[in-house]
Amino acid sequence: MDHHFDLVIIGSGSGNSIVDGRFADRKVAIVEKGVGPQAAYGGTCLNVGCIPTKMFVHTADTARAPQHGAVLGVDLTLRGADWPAIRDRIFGRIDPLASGGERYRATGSDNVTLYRGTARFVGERRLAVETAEEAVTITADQVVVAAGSRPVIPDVPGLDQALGYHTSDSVMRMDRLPRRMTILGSGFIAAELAHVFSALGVEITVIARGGVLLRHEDAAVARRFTELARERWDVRPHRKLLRATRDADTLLLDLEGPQGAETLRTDELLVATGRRPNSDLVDAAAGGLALHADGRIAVDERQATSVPGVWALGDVSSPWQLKHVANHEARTVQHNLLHPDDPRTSDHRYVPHAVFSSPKIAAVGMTEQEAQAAGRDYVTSAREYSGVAYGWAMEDTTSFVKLLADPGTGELIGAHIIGPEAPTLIQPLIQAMSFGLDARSMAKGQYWIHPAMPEVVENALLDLPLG
Ligand SMILES: Cc1cc2nc3c(=O)[nH]c(=O)nc-3n(C[C@H](O)[C@H](O)[C@H](O)COP(=O)(O)OP(=O)(O)OC[C@H]3O[C@@H](n4cnc5c(N)ncnc54)[C@H](O)[C@@H]3O)c2cc1C
Ligand SMILES: NC(=O)c1ccc[n+]([C@@H]2O[C@H](COP(=O)([O-])OP(=O)(O)OC[C@H]3O[C@@H](n4cnc5c(N)ncnc54)[C@H](O)[C@@H]3O)[C@@H](O)[C@H]2O)c1
Repeated sequence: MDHHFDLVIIGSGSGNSIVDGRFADRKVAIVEKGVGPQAAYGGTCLNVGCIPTKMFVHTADTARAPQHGAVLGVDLTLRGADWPAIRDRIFGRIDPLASGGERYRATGSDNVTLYRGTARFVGERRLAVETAEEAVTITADQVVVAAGSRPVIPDVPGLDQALGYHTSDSVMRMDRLPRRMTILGSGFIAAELAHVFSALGVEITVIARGGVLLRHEDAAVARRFTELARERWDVRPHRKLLRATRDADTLLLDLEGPQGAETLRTDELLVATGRRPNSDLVDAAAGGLALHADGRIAVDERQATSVPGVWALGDVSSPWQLKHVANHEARTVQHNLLHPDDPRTSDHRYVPHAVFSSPKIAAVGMTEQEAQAAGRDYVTSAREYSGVAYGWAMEDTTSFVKLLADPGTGELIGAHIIGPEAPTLIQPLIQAMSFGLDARSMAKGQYWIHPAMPEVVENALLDLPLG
């Protein structure tokens, strides 16, 4: 028998937040298959993404205190990192949130039905849902596809489940820390988890396809990050993984690089080579949904798909695989479900991001290479943390702020920060860009607390060669 609902939501990550008291008069279904080794409720960010990684990053930053202390003349010693205690503290906080969220959805409101299983489109606004207990067909007036993304596993001989590699889904729950870990990929996850595991005592090797890590950052930032990474990790640029094999507890990775073939021996392999949208898992094509070439569900600025009554948000449709973007798009969808006569659009003008590694990175707007490629007129400035008093206090020698602005209007078009507190320092620049505050007014129209770190932002603003 078919079950009909006013609204079906596929995915309990950002999709979960849509249904609140304002939907009390609608019959709602949420379908969730579960993420990570425990098939948890609540999506990527909570269970296997932003939240646990940042809890580990803070722990790693703390474990690195002796290195910084030595620079300042403070003699600290790291006597050890108790991995099971760290892991269990972090997931001891997260897992109850996931199960509590699930319990609330399963029993908390009469109008909401939770299906714990996989949903696949079998027609327009028609879904086959398979749970452990039953297979049902559900139809709905409105469907929200908030199905997220999953790790991509490159097609490398030997790299299959039997080899026993990790992804970000599993690596944070390892039983014990290995002596050596190799990370395939040099993007966000590689940068963050290399910091986490190396700070806790693991020898890290990073296999990068290109010449720098984090190659999508502004070139000056990527270069600085790579120089610093090479001091901590065995970074192998311009490498291709040809084959993976196992010899008892050791993994053998055959690489090809500028010096020819080499074999790397390691204890654990973390594959961090990007994430693909889950549009195939929901069989979006069978639902009539138009897709981009990379598998993302195509949406307009209201988050509407090509099928009337079907909406999509977050990693399954967005070019930005970021939680603040998924949350923003979920709010757009929520509004448009509640107010069909007064639709709202998502604002993707200034999407910022941060990489929580060591050093930290934050950016918004165009990189210099993007401005050049777009033929955009720009002026630029860069200021080292070491040029302001708080940078002296930290004995910082490697961090900087780089800005790009329009020479005519003084409008900021890009901001890039590498160094301590970068994700916090960048927020006033995001605010200025979002609200159209030009660089001169921003620099001169307010007090900047002395001697605080944002003075480096003030100085970079003042340095922009504007008329
Ligand atoms: C290790 C890591 C660290 C990250 N750190 C950050 C960070 O610091 N900051 C940041 O902004 N972003 C970060 N991200 C990205 C962020 O987690 C995602 O952009 C965000 O969680 C996407 O939300 P979503 O709602 O689109 O998808 P998800 O949260 O993934 O939710 C989708 C849900 O749909 C379910 N699902 C999928 N297909 C089906 C189906 N057919 N039937 C039923 N259910 C289905 C999935 O099980 C999942 O629970 C990180 C990601 C990772 C992997
Ligand atoms: N702080 C944050 O906001 C944060 C943190 C982690 C993840 N994320 C999100 O999750 C997404 C996924 O993270 P990620 O690090 O897996 O992806 P990524 O896109 O940041 O990096 C992927 C890396 O894998 C490399 N790569 C791709 N295919 C490869 C192959 N076949 N062999 C070798 N290398 C290959 C790429 O060159 C790149 O270095 C990110 O794009 C980001 O949007 C965000």
